[in-house]
Amino acid sequence: MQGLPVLTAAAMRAAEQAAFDAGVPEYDLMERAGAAAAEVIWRAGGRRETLVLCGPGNNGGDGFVIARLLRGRGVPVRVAALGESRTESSKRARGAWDGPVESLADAAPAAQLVDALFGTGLTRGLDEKVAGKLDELVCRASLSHSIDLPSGVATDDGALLSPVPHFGTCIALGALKPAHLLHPAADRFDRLVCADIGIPVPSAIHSLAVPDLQAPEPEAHKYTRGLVAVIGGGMAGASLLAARAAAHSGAGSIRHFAAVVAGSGPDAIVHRHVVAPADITEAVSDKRIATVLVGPGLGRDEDGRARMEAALASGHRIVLDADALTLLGEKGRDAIPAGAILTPHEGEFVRLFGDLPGSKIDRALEAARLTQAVVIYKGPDSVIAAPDGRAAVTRGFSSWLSTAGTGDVLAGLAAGRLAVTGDPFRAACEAVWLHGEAARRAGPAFIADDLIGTLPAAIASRL
Ligand SMILES: NC(=O)C1=CN([C@@H]2O[C@H](COP(=O)(O)OP(=O)(O)OC[C@H]3O[C@@H](n4cnc5c(N)ncnc54)[C@H](O)[C@@H]3O)[C@@H](O)[C@H]2O)[C@H](O)CC1
Ligand SMILES: [K+]
Repeated sequence: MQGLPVLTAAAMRAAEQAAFDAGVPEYDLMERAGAAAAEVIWRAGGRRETLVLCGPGNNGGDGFVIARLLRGRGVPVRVAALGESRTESSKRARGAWDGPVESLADAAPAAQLVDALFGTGLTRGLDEKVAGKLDELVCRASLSHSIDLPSGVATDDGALLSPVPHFGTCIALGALKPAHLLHPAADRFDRLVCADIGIPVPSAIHSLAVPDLQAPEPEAHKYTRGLVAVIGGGMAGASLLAARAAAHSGAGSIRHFAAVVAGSGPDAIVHRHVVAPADITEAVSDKRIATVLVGPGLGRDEDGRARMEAALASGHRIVLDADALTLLGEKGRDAIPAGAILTPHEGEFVRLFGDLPGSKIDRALEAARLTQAVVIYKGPDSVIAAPDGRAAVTRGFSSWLSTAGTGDVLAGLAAGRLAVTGDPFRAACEAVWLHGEAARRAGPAFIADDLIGTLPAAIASRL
């Protein structure tokens, strides 16, 4: 199952051009976009007194169409424009609006505010006065909607080119853009809606889909469902947390090899007190192991390095997290086996890959290409990138995930789903979604251990 297509500004223009080349009149797309957005606004705001702000480009053209259609439904609508309309379509849409057009600078607040100032054509930050006026009008409105993108965000990487108000709704037109999912832009609205404008929008990048999970087959047993070996080090709490997450991921059996075993953890996890790295080699030599996880609680000393190398040498599918990524940053990426899953946060990513150009999506895809591994590039937004150019992007589930140990839980989930599916990209996507859904179900102020408790319900919701 795939999420919604994510297109850059250029890719969106190419998709629109392909529609024009196929005979769709340019102005048709603007009417379709305006109608789709007007429907969303109407359902949210009914007949609230509405002010539509129209910019000089086609985003503004959408705004004129929206204003005309809302007025046609009996909504008291005012329009304020930022200068003249510069494109053929927006001039035509302005002409079809036969009401007054106020100047933006003098526009009085309204209960419902529609921002159709700028969309994918924004090339620089808004003029300070314009940004200030937009902020004032959004703050004074009880409902606010941004058309295609909040005015002021950079379409392709989610940067803020000028201060951007916080909107209630963002209505993406035709397809999602990176700025809908990448922070800080993705944090400038609560609800995200994607309005279909009836044109093909091909893309290798999608929003993270809600996964379809399967219960085990009747004849399944603990090895067919996947045996996960979690290799810890001196800080066993982290690897135990990862092991517990793997145990609740749908995998069939978990072994936890650590030099220090903190507490005992659930009896379902087989703990082996393994101190010497050479013993790790023997422990992971079991051919029934489906995936190995190394990193949480590993330690960055010689002992940790030796344990990681034993894991890498095992030949099993592998998830590399936390300290393992730091050690690989020192040791060199070429030790990363193809088909691995890497789970770097920002700092680990830069240590492993340096300062790559482009958006977070571009960087994750380049890292996947360089390593031939699947990369979960974590953060308030997460990008899951595959070596073949596919990527799944999520704007994030809960800011409460910024607490110790949640990375260990995600790593355990990735190892577990890899053991179940055998498919690194699918496993990474399922793990990120389950991690976020478990957090959503845990409510505010949870600790990482609480996520273990809400995982079964998160899985049940997708069976
Ligand atoms: N292409 C189509 O048929 C459809 C497009 N859709 C909508 O159109 C916008 C993209 O429109 P575009 O004209 O390319 O750009 P914008 O309307 O976003 O505005 C760019 C416009 O403004 C000037 N400009 C850029 N930055 C600034 C600034 N900081 N201050 C002032 N002026 C600025 C720039 O020179 C252009 O003139 C897309 O988002 C959709 O909303 C329809 O949805 C579908 C049909
Ligand atoms: K806008």
